Amino acid sequence: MSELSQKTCEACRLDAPKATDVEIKNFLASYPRWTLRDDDGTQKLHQIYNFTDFAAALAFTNAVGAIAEDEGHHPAILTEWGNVTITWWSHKIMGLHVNDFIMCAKCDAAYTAFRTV
Ligand SMILES: C[C@H](O)[C@H](O)[C@H]1CNC2=NC(N)=NC(=O)C2=N1
Repeated sequence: MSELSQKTCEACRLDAPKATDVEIKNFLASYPRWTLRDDDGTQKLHQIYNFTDFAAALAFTNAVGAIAEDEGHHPAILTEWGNVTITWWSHKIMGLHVNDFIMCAKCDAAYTAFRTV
């Protein structure tokens, strides 16, 4: 799972294989700040990032948005004063794909630029 943040997403296809339970387990072991959620049968990856204020949360939101646009793979984002909640899943396959692992890793990499402590 090393260098995930350096990888590029593949085009989302309807027949793309979902991530296996072993792949998900291995990802979570390497990226423990992410949690696995089951949303009405759709597996999703979820993390809350903390910030000093709303302006920093918004800047991180925009950074993630730019990465998502670059990669053509997009999260659900909740931006609040001091927090950004990001949820990843692949809409087309209603589940998790390696693209989602890559994007989680890219979010963690982007966050290091904002970490204040
Ligand atoms: C046409 C467009 O590229 C596709 O709809 C992309 C857009 N971003 C996406 N983002 C996510 N998370 N899942 C998708 O299936 C997806 N599909």
